[in-house]
Amino acid sequence: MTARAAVLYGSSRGNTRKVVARLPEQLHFAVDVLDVAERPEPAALAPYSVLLFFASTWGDGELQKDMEAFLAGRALSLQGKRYAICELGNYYGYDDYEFGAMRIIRHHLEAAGGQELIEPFSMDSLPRKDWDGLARWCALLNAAMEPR
Ligand SMILES: Cc1cc2nc3c(=O)[nH]c(=O)nc-3n(C[C@H](O)[C@H](O)[C@H](O)COP(=O)(O)O)c2cc1C
Repeated sequence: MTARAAVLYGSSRGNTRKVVARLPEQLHFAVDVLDVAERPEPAALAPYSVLLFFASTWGDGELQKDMEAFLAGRALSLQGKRYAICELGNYYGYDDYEFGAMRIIRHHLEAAGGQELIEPFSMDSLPRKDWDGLARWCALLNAAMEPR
């Protein structure tokens, strides 16, 4: 049986939303999609054993504001759940190939007792989106979700 999965995303100008919209054509398993700007209750996560987080980096290495409010504003318990993180940002103008959002999300998810399913993906999204990189990461997700 395949684990039930949810996508939680935070997007300020719609880029992350566009990435999430492409997931059904990339993933071999079904996902329910939740925009954290709609402030889902922690109980909404109960049916899912796998959570996929997508959010952008703002400020200077800061987490997108709706995702920040979602993760910081409530006590999440992710015991027995696995997660994977895709952060959006831009390589150009920044020294690092990690943008910042991922580390903040990971900090919260680790503290909540979740287990990472696969390595995170830092998706270059400005000025162009790294769709090839997204496809490679989704292939890793598909493999990790294969029933054993
Ligand atoms: C004002 C501003 C600040 C940004 N700060 C960062 C940053 O610190 N690090 C980074 O990697 N990307 C940064 N970005 C790039 C955004 O993460 C990128 O444009 C992303 O696709 C936005 O996604 P969203 O529309 O879903 O929020 C910034 C973009 C803007 C417009």
